[in-house]
Amino acid sequence: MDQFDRDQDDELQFSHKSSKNIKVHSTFECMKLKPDLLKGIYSYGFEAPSAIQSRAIMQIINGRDTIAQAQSGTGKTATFSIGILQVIESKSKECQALILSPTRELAVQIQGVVKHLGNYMNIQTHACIGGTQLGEDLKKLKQGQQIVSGTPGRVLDMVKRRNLNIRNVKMLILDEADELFLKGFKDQIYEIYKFLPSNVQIVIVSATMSREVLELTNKFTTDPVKILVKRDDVTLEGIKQFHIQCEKEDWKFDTLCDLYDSLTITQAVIFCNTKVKVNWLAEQMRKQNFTVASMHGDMKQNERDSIMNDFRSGSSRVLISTDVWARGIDVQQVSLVVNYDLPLDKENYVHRIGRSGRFGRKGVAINLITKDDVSGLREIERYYSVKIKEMPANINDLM
Ligand SMILES: Nc1ncnc2c1ncn2[C@@H]1O[C@H](COP(=O)(O)OP(=O)(O)OP(=O)(O)O)[C@@H](O)[C@H]1O
Repeated sequence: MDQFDRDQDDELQFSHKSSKNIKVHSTFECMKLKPDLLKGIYSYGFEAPSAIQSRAIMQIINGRDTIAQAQSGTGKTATFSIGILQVIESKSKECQALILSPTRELAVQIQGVVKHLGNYMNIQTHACIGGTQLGEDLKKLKQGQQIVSGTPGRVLDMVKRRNLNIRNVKMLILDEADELFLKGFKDQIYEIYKFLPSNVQIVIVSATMSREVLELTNKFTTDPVKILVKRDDVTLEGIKQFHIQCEKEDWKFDTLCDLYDSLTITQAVIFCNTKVKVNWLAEQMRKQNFTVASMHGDMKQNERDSIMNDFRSGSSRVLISTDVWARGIDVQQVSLVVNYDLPLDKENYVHRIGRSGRFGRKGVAINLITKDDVSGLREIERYYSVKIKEMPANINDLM
């Protein structure tokens, strides 16, 4: 038995078992939500709950610690947002729900979703993220924010400075929880947790949930309801996955240039593994007169914001980025993802390709590989039980 088999075996035995008899609520009406919340949901354009929403929202509302795994783009954000908005007491100005996520852009996006869904509820929400003026945060927090969505560093800072009181928080949401636990945020999360009331409800969310993460969550959840996805089902049918074999690394660039027309049919995200490579690739593309935007974590926040705004509005169509863009970011028009570099971990493969094919839309993922990447690609295929075939000629028809 090799490491892979052992992992799979462990996972089958230990972690990937959903709780039994989870009731499915197939309409928002039958969840008996507050009328103003229901109004917010419908005016946001939702008609019926997705699979995860129909299972997890009521568990969250009923106060259960919840581990909610569902494929990318299937509506996890609204799942916890609706849960929060239903239990929040709008009369109290105290912070009652805290949502943590790994990137600033994601924290802002989540705050936007909460705000829209709670549009008719007189709820104050705030995005508490690094890279912004402290003064702005302080002013907003002083006004009383019932729901705070933030990145762990800034939230902890605000809590320690006593500008954010989380003593009355009823619910802690950890979005992209595996990333939060495994990528350097663990200590900050534990520290924040210490400031929370002991009976705080915990909601753990991600499209990927390894055994390691589930074990870690054991430490601070109580008898959680688990809604999990088997590894074979983690990738979406609607996202077609391909590879292009390049003779050597240098040739990837020409291959990408050849793909440019396909990239601009709708919108596309190209992933590189380092900031240096993002800068390099963007520069090379521009030298060849291709229009591309680029973004990574070393850029100033106002620059990141303006790049995000341009991409969200559709005024830029091709974005080159690092894994800062891999998780959670929802731009429905993205139908193509290119891995210029294969990701360094298998989880982020799923998250990256999941930037396309949002909520049932079609998507295409193309992996540019050299012979050095073949074994990595095979491992991804094996891990998720998918076939990543050579890219066909009719790629534009698939988007
Ligand atoms: N019930 C619904 N009806 C219609 N659209 C919905 C519904 N729920 C969510 N959506 C839309 O689906 C898209 C994806 O939702 P969301 O960003 O919450 O996905 P996610 O599951 O968090 O994905 P990821 O794993 O990538 O973070 C969003 O544009 C959202 O507005």
